[in-house]
Amino acid sequence: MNAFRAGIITVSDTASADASSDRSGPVLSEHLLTAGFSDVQRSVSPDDVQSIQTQLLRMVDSQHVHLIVTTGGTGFGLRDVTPEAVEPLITRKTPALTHALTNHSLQKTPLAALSRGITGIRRSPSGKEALIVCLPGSPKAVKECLEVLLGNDLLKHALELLNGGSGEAKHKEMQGGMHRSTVIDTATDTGCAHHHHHHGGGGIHSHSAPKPRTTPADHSGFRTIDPSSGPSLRHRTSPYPLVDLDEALSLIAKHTPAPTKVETLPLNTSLIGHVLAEDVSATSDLPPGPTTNVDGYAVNAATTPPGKYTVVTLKALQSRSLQPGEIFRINTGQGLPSGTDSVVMVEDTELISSDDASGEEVSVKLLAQVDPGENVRARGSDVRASQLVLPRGTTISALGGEIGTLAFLGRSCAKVFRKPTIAILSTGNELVDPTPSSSQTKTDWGFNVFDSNRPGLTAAITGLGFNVLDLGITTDNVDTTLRALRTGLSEADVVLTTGGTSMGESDLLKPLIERQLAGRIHFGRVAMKPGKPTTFASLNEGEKIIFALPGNPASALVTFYVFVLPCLRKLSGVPPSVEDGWNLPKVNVKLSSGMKLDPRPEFHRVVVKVDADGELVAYSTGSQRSSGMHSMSTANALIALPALQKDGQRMVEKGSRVRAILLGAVV
Ligand SMILES: Nc1nc2c(c(=O)[nH]1)N[C@H]1C(S)=C(S)[C@@H](COP(=O)(O)OP(=O)(O)OC[C@H]3O[C@@H](n4cnc5c(N)ncnc54)[C@H](O)[C@@H]3O)O[C@H]1N2
Ligand code: MOO
Ligand SMILES: [Mg+2]
Repeated sequence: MNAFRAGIITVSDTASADASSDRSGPVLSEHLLTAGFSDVQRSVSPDDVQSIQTQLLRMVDSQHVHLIVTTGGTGFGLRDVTPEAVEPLITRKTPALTHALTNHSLQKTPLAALSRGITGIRRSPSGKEALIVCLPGSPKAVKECLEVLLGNDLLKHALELLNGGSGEAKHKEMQGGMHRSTVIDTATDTGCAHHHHHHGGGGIHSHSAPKPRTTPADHSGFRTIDPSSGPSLRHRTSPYPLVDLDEALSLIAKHTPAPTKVETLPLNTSLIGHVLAEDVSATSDLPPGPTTNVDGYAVNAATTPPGKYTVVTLKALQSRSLQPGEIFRINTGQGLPSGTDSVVMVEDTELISSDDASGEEVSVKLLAQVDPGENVRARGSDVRASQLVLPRGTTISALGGEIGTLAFLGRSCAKVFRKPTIAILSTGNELVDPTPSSSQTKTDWGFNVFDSNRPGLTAAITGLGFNVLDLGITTDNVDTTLRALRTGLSEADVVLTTGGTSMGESDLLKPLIERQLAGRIHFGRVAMKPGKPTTFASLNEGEKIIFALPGNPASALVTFYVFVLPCLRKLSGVPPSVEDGWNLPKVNVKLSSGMKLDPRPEFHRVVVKVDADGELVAYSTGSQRSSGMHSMSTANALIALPALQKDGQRMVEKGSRVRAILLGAVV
């Protein structure tokens, strides 16, 4: 068993207040170490769903332990929530294992029927599998259950199978012996009897599917209703508070992590869109010596008044300095030869004579007097050695300035933050893919709708330089949606879904994120139009991020720019601006037509153009219904209109000057 690592979570309000009162944790730890686990770590959690889940996910998804044993919180007491915390995190059920333990307990005491322990397998987003066993809280019960698990190498065999072993050896060993019922062998195992402890429960019992919960305030701690419960049990008012835009944006900023992964990329267009993860400084002075700024004649200003001079060649100056009476022909950017300190422009000279054979100048008349240093770039006057030129946090744009500067400094590569990958999933029974490669037609929804969100979002994200993982379309079905979400979570940094966020029967996203993926929903509704049901959640303290965007096409694309893009900017390493953090910049524009106010603060889609006076003018894209994607066609900005107030102004007049959020370039 020394290839495996285990984690123990003692679930108890008492032990979490005073760790020395935890008696089961040490028993478990001692037994698992004796059984040969290479590492056994322990933690204590209060009887609280969120806390149990956080600790379990840390051990399984981040630290990749192979076995989790919890002890406590499995009884009928009101505070006993371990099964409710663990069940949503289980990706494959193990009813027989639960059964084996239950069966054994029941032989000790019929009271074991009152315990609610479960077991299961969790596959982490990165594909690692862990076995989870929830045991009762008393040390005696724990010991007895461990004998069942360890006594027949059951645990060892299970962990080997979960970690890629074939299990052949074990099956051979057990051939013919199966009837002996190794697991439920009462002769050798004392089993999990019912034991009283402060949770009032013990033993293991095969009831692994908790009943649908019908109120948002039930002790599960979830706000959402189990999606398998019937329509009549669904919420009739959303359990999510309507947060305002600024609060939503600050929650995104708060729960989006700064990047940690850095990569080195060669000096080419692959750098575009990346953010520098290093300070780039000059390694030497540029120019490396005094250099002429103009085409003309290098001279020693003090000894060269206007008059006739002999033009010397470069060859002559290789072995000696320029002498009085001599000048040297030089071109812009060339280094000054020794003995010279300034340059007379060619326009201020006349040719006197030249060599007939070679065409070279022999003698030239200077018409102007120059000062020392005139027309010369001093050494290091463009950049000095060790001068910081491109600070960490600089975005390498497609405008050329940054890549050009890297090359100017002689850099062949640069250290940048790894860009996030964004998985995109469209959800909806009604959706069909409009591309010719897909010939699906569906009839079970009344009529079909072309999936416009995925192509629109893919274009926006790709255009911004991020990587897209296309998860396709899924129907409004728990299993297929979950499978797609898990794929996205294991392969991408951010998962974007559209549809299924509101109050409909098939609106699954919020409950799946909360209940099946143990995500934390930071907000589930925003006071805005379009985009009211926009949902932002994170998993594992921000290791993964999910945005469940509304299905209406204009809502999906508007909320992408308003909410997702600031998150992607922070994830990519963009430093926050003083005015707007990671949010998009705002500019002042003049309205070309009046705009009606809505009871919700509205983002009116506009095209911002420059008028003849150089002023920015905003033109509405027309109908602003959320169901029409075309209100985003040609739009490069959003006007944030305030909500209509009772007895307040009904519209913003034509010619008003308002703020616009810029989505793209003004052309
Ligand atoms: N009772 C209530 N109903 C609705 C509310 C509400 O507060 N109470 N909010 C409305 C608002 S606002 C919006 S926005 C939508 C959000 O809907 P969902 O996110 O649940 O999305 P669906 O119900 O799945 O679809 C809505 C609409 O969008 C079309 N759609 C979905 N996906 C796509 C796609 N990929 N491409 C094109 N069109 C798509 C779908 O066919 C529906 O017509 O809820 C309101 N309801
Ligand atoms: O908020 Mo919804 O996006 O208006 O249609
Ligand atoms: Mg809906």
